[in-house]
Amino acid sequence: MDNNIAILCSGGDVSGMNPAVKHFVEYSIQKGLTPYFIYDGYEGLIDNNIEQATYADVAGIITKGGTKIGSARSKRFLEKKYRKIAKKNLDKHNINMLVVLGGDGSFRGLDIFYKEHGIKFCGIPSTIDNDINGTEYCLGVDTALNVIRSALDSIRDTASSFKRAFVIETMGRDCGYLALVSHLTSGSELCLIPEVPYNLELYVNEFKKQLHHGRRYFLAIVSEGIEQDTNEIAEWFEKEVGIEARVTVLGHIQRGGNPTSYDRLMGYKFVNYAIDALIMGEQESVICYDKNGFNLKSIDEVAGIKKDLDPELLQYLID
Ligand SMILES: Nc1ncnc2c1ncn2[C@@H]1O[C@H](COP(=O)(O)OP(=O)(O)O)[C@@H](O)[C@H]1O
Ligand SMILES: O=P(O)(O)OC[C@H]1O[C@](O)(COP(=O)(O)O)[C@@H](O)[C@@H]1O
Repeated sequence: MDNNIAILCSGGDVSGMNPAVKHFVEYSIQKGLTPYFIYDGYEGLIDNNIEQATYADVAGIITKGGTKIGSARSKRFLEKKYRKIAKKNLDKHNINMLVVLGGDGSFRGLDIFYKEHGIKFCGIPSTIDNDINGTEYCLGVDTALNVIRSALDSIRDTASSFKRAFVIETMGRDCGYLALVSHLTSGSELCLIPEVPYNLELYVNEFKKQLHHGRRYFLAIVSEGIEQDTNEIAEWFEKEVGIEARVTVLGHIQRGGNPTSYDRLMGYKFVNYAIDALIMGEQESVICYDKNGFNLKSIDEVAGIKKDLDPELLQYLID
C-alpha cells in the first residue's frame, strides 16, 4: 500500500514541470516506489485518468515547457462529492502519497482533501507569479522572467527605432514580482505594480524633459494587477507626455518556453525533497525554498496568506 506514489500538476502550468515530472519518475523508482501520473490535475483524479509511469514516458521531456501530464483548474474538485470520487480512484490504484505541483489554490484544495480522506501529500510551489507565502522561489519563475526579458529586449529594438513608448503588461495576478524584477533587469523607465500606489502626474515633467533632451523611447512595465487598464497608461503617454505609444500584453507566452537550467535544477531538487519527505512520513507539507535552503512548511504557513514582495526589491523601485 505504501509503495505507490502519484504526481499531478494543478493550476497555471509552468516551465519546469516537465523536468520535475521526469525526475519524479526516476527518483521514485530509485527509492523503491511505483510512480503514477494523474493527468489534468484534479480533473484526472476525479475521472480516474491515472496511469503507472515508466522511464519511457519521460524520455526527452526535460527540454520542454508545459507539462506532459497536463494541468487544469477543476471546478468539480471544489465539491465534496467529487473529492470522494477522487479518493475512490486513488484507492483503485493503491495510491496514498501525492506530489502536487501547483499554487496556493491547489494546496488549499489538497489540504481539504487530506483532512477528508487522509491522503498524504507534499506540495511543490509552482507558479510564474512567485506569490506563494513561505517560499522565496516557485518553480517556473526563472523561465518566465527570461521569456519576459527576451520580449523586452526585442521591444526595445523597435521602440528605439520608431521613437515610441511601449507599455508592456506582465502576468502575476495581484503580485507585481514579475513586473518588478523585469523592470530592474531590463532598464525600463517606469514600473507599475499593485503593491505600490502611483501618481502618473509626478512623471510628466521629467519624461517631457527627457524627450526634449533627446530620449527616443520609453519602456513601461505594468503588472496585470494594477487598477488601471494597460491601455490607459499608453493613452497617458500619448496625451500627457507627448509620445506615440503602443501596448504589448505578453500574456501566456510567459508560461511557455523551454525551461532554464535553473528551473530544471530546482524541479530536480524540489522533487527530491518532496519524495524524501513523504518517505519520512510527512503527512501534509509544502517544500519551500529560501536563503537557508529547502525546508518543509505546513499548509497553514503557505496557503491563503498573501505573500509580501521582497522589501529589498521594493526599495529599489521606490528609491
Ligand atoms: N478551497 C478549495 N477547495 C478545493 N479545491 C480547491 C480549493 N481552492 C482551489 N482548489 C483547486 O485547486 C485548483 C487550482 O487552484 P488555482 O487557484 O486555480 O491555481 P493555483 O494552484 O495555481 O493557485 C482549482 O481549480 C481547484 O480545483
Ligand atoms: O491561464 P489562465 O486561466 O488564463 O490564468 C491566467 C493567470 O494564470 C497565471 O499565469 C498563473 O497563475 P497561477 O499559477 O496562480 O495559476 C497568472 O499570472 C494569470 O493571471
